[in-house]
Amino acid sequence: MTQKICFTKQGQVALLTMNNPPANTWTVDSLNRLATLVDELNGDDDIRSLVLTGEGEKFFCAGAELSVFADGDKGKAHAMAQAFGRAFEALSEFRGLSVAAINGYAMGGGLEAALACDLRIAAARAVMGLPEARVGLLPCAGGTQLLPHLVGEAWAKRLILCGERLGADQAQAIGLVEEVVSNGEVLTRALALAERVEGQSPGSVAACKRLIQSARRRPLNEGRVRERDAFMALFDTEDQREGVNAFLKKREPQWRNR
Ligand SMILES: C/C=C/C(=O)SCCNC(=O)CCNC(=O)[C@H](O)C(C)(C)COP(=O)(O)OP(=O)(O)OC[C@H]1O[C@@H](n2cnc3c(N)ncnc32)[C@H](O)[C@@H]1OP(=O)(O)O
Repeated sequence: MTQKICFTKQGQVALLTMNNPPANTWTVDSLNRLATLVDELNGDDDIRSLVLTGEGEKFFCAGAELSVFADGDKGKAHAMAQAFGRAFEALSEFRGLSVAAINGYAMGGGLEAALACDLRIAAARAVMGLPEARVGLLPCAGGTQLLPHLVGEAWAKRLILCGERLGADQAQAIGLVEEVVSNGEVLTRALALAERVEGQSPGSVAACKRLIQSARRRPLNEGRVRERDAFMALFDTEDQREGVNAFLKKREPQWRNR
């Protein structure tokens, strides 16, 4: 059976490709596979970052497979909501850098997958939206919680309450994506960005990511204490000495992730 999420290694980058034609929609199976893959990547020291993209040219991902909800079965809806939660929380908490290469439509749970990544690069043809209310649903995979942090409450409400769709340039203008590139370049650009993390200490990257993400939910004074504690914890690692001494000796650091 073809996997709905394909996985390949490109050096130290894991390339995850949503592949469920025609619209790369999410199912419980594909969400569970994503969660499992991310867990495995966390344990693989060769992997420093991941890139998430969609197969084909038209769709990054059009969200949940809507046929699952057609009969109003609450059991199936619950299974899907739980699978979204597990998969996208795992993706948010991936210890390295994650980059969404938005190659086409990113709608509903497709855009929420991109929101669970650290960075978002869009192809010029990409279109983004959270149209769940249009089909009597709501974004249950982080959309109402994460989007306002990125673009502010008013833009989040335009997307979610009004069902507004954004093209790539407008998405960049409001901070939903950091960069727009020509259609054929999006994966190359995302992979190049993902590779940049390889020059950084793995432990520093993981700790900084946790600190940045926890700043959303913690008071500033508490966050500052945690930041200093995390700084001191680096002095229990070999990579801290490696990084500083490599700089002083004018050579490239050899990270050991310990
Ligand atoms: C917690 C998360 C919840 C959710 O994610 S709920 C789902 C939210 N997503 C949506 O509501 C998006 C639904 N899709 C669309 O609105 C449209 O698609 C687009 C605007 C993205 C593209 O429109 P166009 O260019 O006209 O393409 P097309 O003919 O609608 O789509 C091609 C094929 O893909 C199927 N498809 C698209 N999205 C979904 C989906 N989310 N679930 C199931 N099938 C989908 C269509 O039906 C069609 O199929 P066929 O070629 O057999 O007619």
